[in-house]
Amino acid sequence: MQSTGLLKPYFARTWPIYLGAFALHATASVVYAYFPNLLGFFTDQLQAGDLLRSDVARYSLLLLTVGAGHALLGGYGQYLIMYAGRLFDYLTRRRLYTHFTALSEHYYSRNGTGKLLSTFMNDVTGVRESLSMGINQLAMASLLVVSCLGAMALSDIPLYLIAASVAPLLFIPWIVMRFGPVIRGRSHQVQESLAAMTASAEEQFGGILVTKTFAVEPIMIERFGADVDRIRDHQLSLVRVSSLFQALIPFLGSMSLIASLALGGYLALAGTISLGDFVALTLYVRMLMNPLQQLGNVINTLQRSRASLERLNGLMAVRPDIVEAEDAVPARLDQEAIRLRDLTFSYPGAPEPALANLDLVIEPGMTLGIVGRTGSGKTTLAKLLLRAYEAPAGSIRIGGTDIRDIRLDSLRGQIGYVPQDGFLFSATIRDNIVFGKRDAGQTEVEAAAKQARVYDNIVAFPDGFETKLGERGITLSGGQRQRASLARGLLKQAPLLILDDSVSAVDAVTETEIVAALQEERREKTTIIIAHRISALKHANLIIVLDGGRIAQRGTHEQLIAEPGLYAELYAIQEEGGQHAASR
Ligand SMILES: Nc1ncnc2c1ncn2[C@@H]1O[C@H](COP(=O)(O)OP(=O)(O)OP(=O)(O)O)[C@@H](O)[C@H]1O
Repeated sequence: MQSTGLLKPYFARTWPIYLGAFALHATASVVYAYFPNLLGFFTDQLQAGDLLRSDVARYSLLLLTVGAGHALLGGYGQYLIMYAGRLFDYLTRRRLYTHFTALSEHYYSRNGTGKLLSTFMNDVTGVRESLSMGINQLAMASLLVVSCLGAMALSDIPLYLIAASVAPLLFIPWIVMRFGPVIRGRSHQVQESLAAMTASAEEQFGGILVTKTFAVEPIMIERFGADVDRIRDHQLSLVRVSSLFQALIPFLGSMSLIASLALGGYLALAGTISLGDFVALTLYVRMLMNPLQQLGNVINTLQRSRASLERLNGLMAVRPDIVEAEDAVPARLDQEAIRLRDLTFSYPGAPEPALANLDLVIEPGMTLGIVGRTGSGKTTLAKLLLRAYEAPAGSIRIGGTDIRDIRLDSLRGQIGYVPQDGFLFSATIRDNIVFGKRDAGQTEVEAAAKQARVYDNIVAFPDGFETKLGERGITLSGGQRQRASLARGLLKQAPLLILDDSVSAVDAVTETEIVAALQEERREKTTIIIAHRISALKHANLIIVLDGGRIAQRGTHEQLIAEPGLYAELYAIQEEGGQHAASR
């Protein structure tokens, strides 16, 4: 897997910022590396006894200049890189979100949203830390190391003394190479277990009501505890190896200091090097230790975020299942018939087809009723018409055009789909209703709410249409939620409206009112009503009965009740239930 997918466009945009920051860091390091030399000169002059008061002031001023120069230049360089890092957050989350919206329903039902959420939050932050703090430290540390080595080489300190003092530090690259892959593997495990916990937490919070009503909290707590334990185990194994790694680096630094003290001290005593050179040498070795330790940290951070980057790139590499054809054309659902020809469809990996050999023509302007046992394929048909799943080529045509050759925005823009479980966002009721038609005025919104028979409920709230709904609209009852979602579908005034069991949670009287309003409102427009209750669709021009994914019966209500079959059976049961209820 290539790890440059997200980084390439990012660096293409931010390289001037990084270049500027490196230049600042380089200058800051060169300035800073002069510091031990200054102290060396100072020591030599002091030892020679020709240090004047004015020299002390001059050295102090020079040191102040070095310190302030380093702080200002390095500080600004740091700011620039941090700024560029934040840009990564912003750009990547935007790109990821756009990419997520292109992924199909199938992808979400297979992967769950917790894992995506974890990538969205943790992995982006992980990579950003490398790109800001990581690169910052890498730049400062490596430039300081180079500057120090350069300044040492240019000083009067003999090269063999420099070599002996710096030699232990040369083991650092070896240690990094040895520990790097282990750290990376373990941090990958940590990330994976964090993602699994997020997914599990999301599901458990989502289902908290079910958990409570079944009083199975202890089982759920135990399950969640197992997820958390797994994170702890993986984190501990990561901490063990990275602690050892981080301890080894300063240890090598100390070895360098010992070498410079021992050999440098001996040479100073022997008069081979001056006291100033000795002071400068020990200061240089000490000065090298911090950036070298930082380098170790940075490499750790980079290793960790490489795993995150790979996950992000992996996600960006997922191709949407449903893609628009290059020469896709718009559709006219108000004028063109929808033709299903021998439509057979199986969900990926499913052993049995959900729909088999469907032949049907949905003329523009007609009302089609679909009835059938649960699991008979009703929703599947709606999803194929929305192209949430891909029907086999040639099996669904709109006008003369295969649905695969129609522009997605044109197709979905002309369909109003109202699912049984109408999802409402944490926004105002008004915002939820105008979701598919942002420019709708208050009169239109109110009309849609009246048609969906939810108007009275809405105006009864103190804030009316401006009532803010809690997470997933929990302040509304199931029936109110369903009708608010129906109002959203009706407001769109789409050429094709699909009601997928959308009035199942309302009482019989309200259902009758809604059906009457629908007949009036959608007189010229195509409407597909999927329902379990025959009363919701008996007015349709054509009704099909699905059984095991096949059309078992078709006709008008009158035709279907006259022939033996599932429809007449359902009708008899529902009528009997209705009469029974009425007689009580
Ligand atoms: N995403 C999916 N992946 C795999 N199989 C699925 C998926 N969605 C539905 N199915 C299966 O396809 C079949 C038809 O399901 P569908 O939801 O279309 O039935 P339905 O008639 O709408 O049922 P209901 O009346 O209960 O809503 C069922 O056997 C179901 O298990």
